[in-house]
Amino acid sequence: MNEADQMKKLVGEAAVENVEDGMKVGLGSGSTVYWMVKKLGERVKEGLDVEGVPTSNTTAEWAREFGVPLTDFSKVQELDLTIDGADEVDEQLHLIKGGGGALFREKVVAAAAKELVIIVDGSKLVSQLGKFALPVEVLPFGWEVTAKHIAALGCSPQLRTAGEETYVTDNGNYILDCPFGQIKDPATLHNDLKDIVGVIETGLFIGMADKIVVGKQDKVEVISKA
Ligand SMILES: O=C[C@H](O)[C@H](O)[C@H](O)COP(=O)(O)O
Repeated sequence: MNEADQMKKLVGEAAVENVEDGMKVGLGSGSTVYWMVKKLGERVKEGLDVEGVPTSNTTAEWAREFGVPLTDFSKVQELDLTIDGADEVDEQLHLIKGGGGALFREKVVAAAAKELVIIVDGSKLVSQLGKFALPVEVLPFGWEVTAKHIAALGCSPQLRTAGEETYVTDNGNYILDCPFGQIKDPATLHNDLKDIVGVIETGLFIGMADKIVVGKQDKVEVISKA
């Protein structure tokens, strides 16, 4: 396992310490979350009573593989905790997410949770968001028009592809990766994007994270919301 994967494993496993018996837990998406779901499965085998709501079809598959019981919003509308990854985290704990295309379900699940814990390696901590192109989920119908309106906000949106094909989210939508450069005012940009017809959701998670579990070399640090 390379150093980056070791870091992901370290923080993924550390975050499971936040899970208590009887909790309903939002299960994020991405390669760091993989380790969290695997560890959670081990705790379930040891007797932990927990149910998860997955944020992607891939995470649901991992949960089934590792034996984490799943539930859904038809049965539970409030979660005790969500644990998820991120692509960037700034000093106010605002996030860019959606590198793996799961941002819409991730935001719904995060919004349903009393606490949002984010697991990242130290390279994802930034002073200002925006080096990572902002993922924006859009409706396929008229995406070209939506992209033109997004471009007017100051970037050149790129339609995400998967090999030769257009990438399609679990919701049947497209992702536009939007390189805005340094985002000085994430809340305003998020609102401006949401005002555009055809935009489903943005990868900006403003004021949602409560705790960041960060991997730095061989140790884990926790940053809590001020
Ligand atoms: O859509 C994907 C999610 O927002 C991920 O949590 C994010 O991209 C981080 O993924 P990873 O842990 O693989 O870097």
